[in-house]
Amino acid sequence: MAGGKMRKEKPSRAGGSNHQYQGGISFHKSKGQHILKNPVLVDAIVQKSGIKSLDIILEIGPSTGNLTKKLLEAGKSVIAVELDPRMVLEVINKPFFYIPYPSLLNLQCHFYYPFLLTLIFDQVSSIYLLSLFTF
Ligand SMILES: C[S@@+](CC[C@H](N)C(=O)[O-])C[C@H]1O[C@@H](n2cnc3c(N)ncnc32)[C@H](O)[C@@H]1O
Repeated sequence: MAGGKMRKEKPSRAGGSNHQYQGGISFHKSKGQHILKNPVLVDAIVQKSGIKSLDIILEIGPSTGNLTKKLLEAGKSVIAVELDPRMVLEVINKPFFYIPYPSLLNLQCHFYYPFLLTLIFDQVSSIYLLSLFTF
């Protein structure tokens, strides 16, 4: 192109425009996947949420568990519901996490009335919110 600017293509390291590659895992934007990496931000979220030590927390979409760890420190327990099996493995392989159920993916949360903290898009969390409040 004479005299014009060349448009640079961004290299895709994970095989598609819908992927980011961070810390060994490819993230799917279509599933709202991005992680909280700033510990100051994570602390601020937990602090502002007003969680008490006896609260049971429902976390929808823990991803790699950065927030989950802090939620466990602040509350009594965390019920984490995650769509992506790769992320489930990330969380359950962390030493802070104890699983009292055979499968997080099949977990029914109807019997809990937890403090709700949802940090993902409305279209994702609304499925769970509806199932909780129509029970
Ligand atoms: C923005 S990330 C969560 C970030 C995480 N809280 C952190 O501390 O880094 C959103 C997560 O929600 C999950 N997700 C998306 N749709 C979901 C659904 N329908 N049910 C459960 N989890 C879902 C994604 O796989 C992703 O791991």
